[in-house]
Formats: sequence, structure tokens, C-alpha cells
Amino acid sequence: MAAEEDASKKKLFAASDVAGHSSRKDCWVVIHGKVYDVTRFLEDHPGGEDVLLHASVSGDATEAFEDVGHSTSAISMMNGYLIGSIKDYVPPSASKDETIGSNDMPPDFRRIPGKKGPPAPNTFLDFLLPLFMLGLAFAAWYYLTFIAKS
Ligand code: HEM
Repeated sequence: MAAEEDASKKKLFAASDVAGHSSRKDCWVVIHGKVYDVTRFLEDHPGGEDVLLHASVSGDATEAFEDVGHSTSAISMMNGYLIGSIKDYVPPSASKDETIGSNDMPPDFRRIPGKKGPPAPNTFLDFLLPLFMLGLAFAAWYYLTFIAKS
């Protein structure tokens, strides 16, 4: 793929190389092990420049980027800002112990920071309540159609 070839031609950085680039005049972010120079994108970013600066300071913007659920057009824009990749990149989820997914799973299936495990399904509200309402509606219809008339 052309994009991947381009990426491999770009520079390899150590995590410490990226750390010094977190200001409005020089802002790099790391997403999925790739380094993006978003300095000229700060003002145009639909999510605002502060989130990009904050993500840049945090060292790894992967989770923040994924949590937003960027569109495919946003993802294709990223290539224009790519300057290289991180040497021996370890995805943020790989460094945590209680992880149920890996980085190539959709964000919805990954662990929510601060919560243990996947969110428990709310069986009553999600399933039983609509069923109960349906039963109630049927009972009302049955009563009005067959019992109240006679
Ligand atoms: C090169 C990197 C990035 C590019 C090209 C980019 C591009 C975009 C684009 C085009 C949108 C508009 C909505 C969409 O199309 O999805 C957007 C929204 C947004 N982005 Fe980014 N973004 C980048 C990195 C980040 C990072 C690291 C964060 C960190 C939190 C972030 C946070 C947001 C937020 C909060 C929104 C607003 C979402 C909304 O209002 O619904 N972005 N971004």
C-alpha cells in the first residue's frame, strides 16, 4: 500500500524525541505508533487546538484519538501530517494488565479507563422493560377490543 510505503520511508523516533514538541508553535502527536506534526493543523482541527496540545503532552494520543471515533475522512487526512514512527512502539493497551482487547479491536470493545472489565449489560432496561410495555399495550388492546365492548 502506498501509504504504508511512505510511512516506512519517514523517520524513526524514540519516545523522548517526541516529548519536546508540545507547544502551539511545534506540536507532534503519536497515534498508533506513528508521529504526526500537527502544528499547521492546530487552528483547523474541528475538535479544537487544545485537545491536540493536550494529547501531545500526554505522550501517546492513541486512546484519546480512538475515543473520539474519528471519521474515515479524518483518518485519511492524517497521512498529510505524518513525519515518522516510534521505534519499538508498545501500544498503550499492551502496557496495562487488565486489558480485554488489543488495539486492532474497535474502540467500543476496549476497556473503558477507570472501569473494570466491559460494562455489564443492563438486562432489565434494555430487554425486559420494552417487553413489559409491549405486554401492557397488548393487554389494553385486548381489553378494549373484546372485553369492554361486550
Ligand atoms: C492528525 C491527527 C488528527 C486529525 C487529522 C484529526 C481530524 C479531525 C477531524 C476531521 C474532525 C471532524 C470530525 C471527523 O471527521 O471525525 C475531528 C474532530 C475531533 N477531534 Fe480530531 N484529529 C486528529 C487528532 C485528534 C486527537 C489526538 C484528538 C485528541 C483528543 C482529537 C480530538 C477530536 C475531537 C474532540 C473532535 C470533535 C468531535 C466532535 O465534535 O464530535 N483529534 N478531528
